[in-house]
Amino acid sequence: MKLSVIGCGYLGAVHAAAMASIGHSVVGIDVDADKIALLNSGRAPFFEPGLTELLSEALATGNLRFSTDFADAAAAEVHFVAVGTPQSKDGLGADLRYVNSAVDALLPHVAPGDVIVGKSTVPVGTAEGLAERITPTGAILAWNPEFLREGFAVEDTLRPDRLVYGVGDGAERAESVLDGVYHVALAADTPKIVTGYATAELVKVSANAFLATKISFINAMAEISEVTGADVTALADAIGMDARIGRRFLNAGVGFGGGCLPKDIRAFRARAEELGVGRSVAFLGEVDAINLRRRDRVVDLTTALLDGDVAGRKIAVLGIAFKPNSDDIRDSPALDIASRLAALGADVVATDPEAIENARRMEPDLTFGTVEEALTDADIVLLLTEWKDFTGIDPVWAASLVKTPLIIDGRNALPHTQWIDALWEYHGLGRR
Ligand SMILES: NC(=O)c1ccc[n+]([C@@H]2O[C@H](COP(=O)([O-])OP(=O)(O)OC[C@H]3O[C@@H](n4cnc5c(N)ncnc54)[C@H](O)[C@@H]3O)[C@@H](O)[C@H]2O)c1
Ligand SMILES: O=c1ccn([C@@H]2O[C@H](COP(=O)(O)OP(=O)(O)O[C@H]3O[C@H](CO)[C@@H](O)[C@H](O)[C@H]3O)[C@@H](O)[C@H]2O)c(=O)[nH]1
Repeated sequence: MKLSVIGCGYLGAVHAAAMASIGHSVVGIDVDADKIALLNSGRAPFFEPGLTELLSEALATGNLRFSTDFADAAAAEVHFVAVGTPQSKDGLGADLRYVNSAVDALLPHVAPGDVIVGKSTVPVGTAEGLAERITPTGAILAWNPEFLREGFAVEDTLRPDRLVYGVGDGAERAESVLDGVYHVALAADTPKIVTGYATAELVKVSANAFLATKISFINAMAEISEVTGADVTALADAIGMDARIGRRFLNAGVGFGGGCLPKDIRAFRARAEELGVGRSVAFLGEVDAINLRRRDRVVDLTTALLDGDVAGRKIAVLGIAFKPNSDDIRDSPALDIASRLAALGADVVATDPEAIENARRMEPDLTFGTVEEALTDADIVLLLTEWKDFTGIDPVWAASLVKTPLIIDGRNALPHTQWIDALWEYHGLGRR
């Protein structure tokens, strides 16, 4: 099938390459000419395991190309909209200007019977409004939310847990076209839910709200553990053994960040307020607050461990990305903590296997270096993103570099007994 993918960021670039790899003819379109040039040369504009290989293979088959010209979408019969929906500058709600401008630019190039597929995460009700604009062209709108995780984006796109199709007018055609797009996943018995626009939009934001709530729940237990001497990791293991609860997403630490969970729970709250049902998801305000308190906790603990003043003290920050296997620094707890400590006068040296370039653009005043540069003469070490490169550090070697063997494990991810045996003063979060 012939597809266009509008917006070639984290979601769109992976989607375009993955769809081309299963035999579709795909053009990826973005307004960012630099990004398009990189993608056309087979280089990913961000770090995502497996993406470079997938891109080069797909480009070599001739099934994939990238363009800044919306007219190139005219040859396609299915058009995915995968542009960003960031938090508005002036409130909690989603900024839909990119979705609206992408649809405006696309519409002159669609033909009757084409299917426009929304993939971006949007407030409930967005699709209904877009459908009114699309219907006069004879094209059909479907909403097909995406659940991929950064770091596993290729795998998640090729082998999703489930497919959700939100359909309205032209439902039969939309479903059969999407079945054709996802023929490989469907042949592998991937479950499919066909529903209306509102449900499809809500499935996406409620899934992220649930995940965020699970993380904040365990971080609330970490707060309680900290004052009672309990160990939140043992607690998570124990409650996670109940199959109804499950152990995944119960890792306490500096909390969630990234380009999705934080902005999606805020946008959900804002939309619910608009709909007059703000109370139904008011708890997400607490989920957000618990999450942000974890960052305060690390700043406060660091200050306390450095005798009440971080000014002039060297702090090694291990990890800048919002999670391992990604160079994404959007709303990263690690970068936020590093910047706040630097603003308090600390001599912060931060390191990350992939995110330094992005972080330097956002925080030009922060100092970045190698692991060795960060650790050398440090008064305290903060592990804030649990990359294997960091969790595998030899504590004896690290102790030989620092000024004081004092560490906060902000992800409860280190083999702490090894660090304690190597004579480190170890502090987990909510962990003894
Ligand atoms: N990143 C993820 O893991 C992920 C997963 C699932 C869903 N989502 C959702 O997917 C959407 C995109 O997220 P992302 O992380 O890829 O964002 P991103 O910021 O990485 O990418 C957005 C892209 O859209 C492009 N763009 C903006 N306006 C455009 C226009 N008018 N025409 C064409 N291109 C335009 C930008 O240049 C950019 O390359 C968001 O709604 C997000 O919530 C993201
Ligand atoms: O037990 C846990 C699990 C995760 N996190 C943090 O939570 C954040 C989000 O992690 P994750 O969900 O793995 O990353 P994303 O790539 O942002 O993926 C989420 O957001 C995407 C965009 O909407 C969705 O598609 C995915 O299904 C959803 O998991 C990161 O900062 C993690 O460090 C924790 O603190 N504790």
